[in-house]
Amino acid sequence: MELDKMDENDWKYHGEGNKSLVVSHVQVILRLLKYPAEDSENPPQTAEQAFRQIQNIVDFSSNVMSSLLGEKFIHSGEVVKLPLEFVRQLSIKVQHQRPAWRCDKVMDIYSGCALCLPNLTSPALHQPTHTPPLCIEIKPKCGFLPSSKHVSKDIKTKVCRFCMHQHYKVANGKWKRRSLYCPLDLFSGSRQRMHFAIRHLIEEPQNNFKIFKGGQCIYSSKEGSDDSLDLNSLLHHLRPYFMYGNNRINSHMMGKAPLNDFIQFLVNALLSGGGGDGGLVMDRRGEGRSFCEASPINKERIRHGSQGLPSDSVLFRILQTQMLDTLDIEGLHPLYRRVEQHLQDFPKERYRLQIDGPYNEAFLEKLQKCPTEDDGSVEYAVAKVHQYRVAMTAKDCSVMVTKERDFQDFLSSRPPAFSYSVSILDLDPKPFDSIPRQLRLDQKIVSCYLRTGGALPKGSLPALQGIFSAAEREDCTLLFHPV
Ligand SMILES: O=P(O)(O)O[C@@H]1[C@@H](OP(=O)(O)O)[C@H](OP(=O)(O)O)[C@H](O)[C@H](OP(=O)(O)O)[C@H]1OP(=O)(O)O
Ligand SMILES: Nc1ncnc2c1ncn2[C@@H]1O[C@H](COP(=O)(O)OP(=O)(O)OP(=O)(O)O)[C@@H](O)[C@H]1O
Repeated sequence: MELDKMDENDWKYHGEGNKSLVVSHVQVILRLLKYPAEDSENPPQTAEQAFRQIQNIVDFSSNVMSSLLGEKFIHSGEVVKLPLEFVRQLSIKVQHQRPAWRCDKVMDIYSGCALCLPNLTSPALHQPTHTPPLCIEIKPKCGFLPSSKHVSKDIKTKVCRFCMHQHYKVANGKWKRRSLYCPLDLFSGSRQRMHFAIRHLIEEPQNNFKIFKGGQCIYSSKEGSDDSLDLNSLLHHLRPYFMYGNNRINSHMMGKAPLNDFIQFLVNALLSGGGGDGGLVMDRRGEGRSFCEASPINKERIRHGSQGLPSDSVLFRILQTQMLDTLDIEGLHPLYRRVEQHLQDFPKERYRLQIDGPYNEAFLEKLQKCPTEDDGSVEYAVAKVHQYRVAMTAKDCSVMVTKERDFQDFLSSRPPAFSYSVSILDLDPKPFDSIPRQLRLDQKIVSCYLRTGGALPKGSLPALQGIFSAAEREDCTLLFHPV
């Protein structure tokens, strides 16, 4: 990338989240910071601070998250300084493609800083394929129920945060329909439960599920819209990738066979070590308390008990990192207050305690060497806060599974074993100051759920409810390929 020859016409709008806007150019993406729209005249930070913020993201990803999640899944990227005129023109160019509900924030056009990363949705140059790669992005969210003694509401140990949060989001109009996806099913390691979880993501993707083909987003929720999702169009896109051999073509399920093969492909990728080779060591911790009472899956109908997640799988690594939140926000908040008080008394300690970085090996060591018991020290409190922030990042990251379709797919009656890669995105550090907001949100979510008794307004069921028949809902194991 020649920075002095940047032309906005070479770049296209790719997507955005709450904090950043992404533009793509074949093999690379630029991830630019966003600011609240009211700050658009006066940027909230200087160019040096913006550079530092993005360098912190790179350091956090490469020195901290990479060690916890596994290097093979991570692309940390590098900070680049772009010509300001290019950034201004780019901002004008992409504006009309941005979803209205994200326009409460504007793209940073003042610092010229951005994070440059490989475009995970684009074909690798050295691997020319017959069809463009298919990429599936899943934001799995928190995959366990808290067991901390600090949890004050029993419901938090029975219904997972995502399922409770759905009620709050529908009640507040963030989404019109509820998703039946439950992260505890996805993280269960049970193929049957994972299969159901992915079906529910397809039915109501929200911001948890997207499909890209050749770099273009072909399936996602249109936020705030009533448009129903087009299953036929999805099947049309999937067919070239998921029609193995002839033996399935006459089956009664033929119409939806690509969809079931697609789901099974995803289950395999999520259970594998990242390149097709399933790990053998299983994690059995947490079994028994890994069911969410709000999940639509009937416990009694689960045919095969979970063997747990293979220890080298992407989901295992994410779950282990999420579980660094051992105290729950209710147990963590008093420790946050201890640190906050200490910083008020000794402001210069902020740097030694690495509250805002640097995110280096010493930071990682602080959180890994945290004593098991609270000795009343500020060091203990800081280590727990660091652990919690790392867990927050793991609860908010996304997994990208990329499938390259090769010729072998057509000839074989089974899915090929080595034709995909798995990456983890969005590994930004969560600010120290976000902890009080976490506590307030937790309280709002729980009280909303208790107030409504877990009931939702009429008409708030998923957009594609009904893409799977009653029989399919009861039994997805019929469709499994042998593994
Ligand atoms: O708090 P949550 O669980 O709602 O997560 C927020 C996400 O909402 P979600 O529920 O996934 O729709 C939220 O996603 P959306 O903006 O809703 O797409 C952000 O990822 C937010 O992170 P940050 O503040 O931008 O660093 C996330 O905030 P953090 O809690 O990670 O700070
Ligand atoms: N390396 C990448 N390759 C391809 N697409 C990417 C890449 N990084 C991000 N994206 C796309 O851009 C979108 C927005 O990026 P990202 O999730 O990092 O934004 P964010 O603002 O940090 O999100 P959040 O709302 O979780 O804070 C992603 O959902 C994904 O579709």
